[in-house]
Amino acid sequence: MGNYKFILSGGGTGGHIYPAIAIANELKDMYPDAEFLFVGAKDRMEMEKVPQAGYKIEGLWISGLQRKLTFKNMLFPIKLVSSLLKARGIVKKFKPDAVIGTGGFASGPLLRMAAGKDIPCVLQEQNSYAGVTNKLLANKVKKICVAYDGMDRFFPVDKIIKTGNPVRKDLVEMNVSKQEALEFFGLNAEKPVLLVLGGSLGARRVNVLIKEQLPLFKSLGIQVVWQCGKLYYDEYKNCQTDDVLVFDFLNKMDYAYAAADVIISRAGAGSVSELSIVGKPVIFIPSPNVAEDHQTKNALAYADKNAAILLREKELDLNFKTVFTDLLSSKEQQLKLSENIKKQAFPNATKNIALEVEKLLKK
Ligand SMILES: CC(=O)N[C@H]1[C@@H](OP(=O)(O)OP(=O)(O)OC[C@H]2O[C@@H](n3ccc(=O)[nH]c3=O)[C@H](O)[C@@H]2O)O[C@H](CO)[C@@H](O)[C@@H]1O
Repeated sequence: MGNYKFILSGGGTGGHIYPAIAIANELKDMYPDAEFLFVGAKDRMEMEKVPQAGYKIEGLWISGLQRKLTFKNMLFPIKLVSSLLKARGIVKKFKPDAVIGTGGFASGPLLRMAAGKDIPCVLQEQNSYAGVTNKLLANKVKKICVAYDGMDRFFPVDKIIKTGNPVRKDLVEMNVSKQEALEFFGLNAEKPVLLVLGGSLGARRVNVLIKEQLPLFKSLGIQVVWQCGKLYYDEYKNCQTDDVLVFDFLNKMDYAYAAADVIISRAGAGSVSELSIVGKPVIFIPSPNVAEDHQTKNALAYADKNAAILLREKELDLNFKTVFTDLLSSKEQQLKLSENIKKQAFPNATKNIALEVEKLLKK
């Protein structure tokens, strides 16, 4: 058995980056001598998050195609050609044994070039609605690991394997106790903790809601751990008190999940998969601004099974207060939601994806 080399490519948002890191960690456990290289987009989140996770990354000069005719868009063909050339160089030099693409525009040129060189490629699609890059790559790759049923609408049926979404090992294993988590955040064990998650970039409407509801949370005697997002941090950092902790980004999600009694979250695919493993009562407020409204579909699938509460942005003004207060006062509802959301978990997703990659290795 040689020392395998793997390229992982994906990014733009945490939703594409963390699955790639989870798969790399799993492959590393299986092949401790393997070499890894990540390929992302210059200036995007992955350029910071991947090195923090201990992996090397190269950035391509690429961005998504916008619908409007802008200067950025006019650069797109040049960026694409430049990225394809750089991707070809990377593949030629690194000589990967397999390439894994987790979605986002940077993975397009890289997987296109790798597949062209007959290197086995695997895609991982997190959402119930396939991303444009993955759709374009589907015919070039060997396998496509998905988390939802009905993905044959987008991909060749013989390539699809339902594995669930990768979740970072620290979150699957969850070695942090509630007590440790409360101490980590300096929170009071006597008062309930609400965790607010706006997805990897933060969510404007969720932040507006939380600020509005701070008096309610105070009257209910609850503490809030509020991830508002890097873009919004300056606007909300002044809301910080002993009971309201405001973060741009939470680097220790295991502590955040362990501290929480109830959770309000966007319904990005990664968040949904993690929350299923965490198994706590969740109110999803899906982003209505993503392709095909896929976050609402993710959340609806759970709400239909009484595995979470779904509140659409447009009903927040009318219903949030009642729904939240009822949930907080009903241990029974909290327990039911926790039990039901756990049934949606795929704790072995990462392992099963890594095993699919393994089957394609030639040496
Ligand atoms: C606005 C947007 O385009 N959202 C998309 C993006 O979501 P987004 O990038 O928000 O990703 P997900 O909800 O899938 O996952 C968020 C990830 O970021 C991590 N995290 C989040 C906040 C934080 O403070 N710390 C932290 O570590 C979470 O633990 C999780 O692993 O990709 C998802 C997966 O393709 C899609 O379903 C979403 O619709």
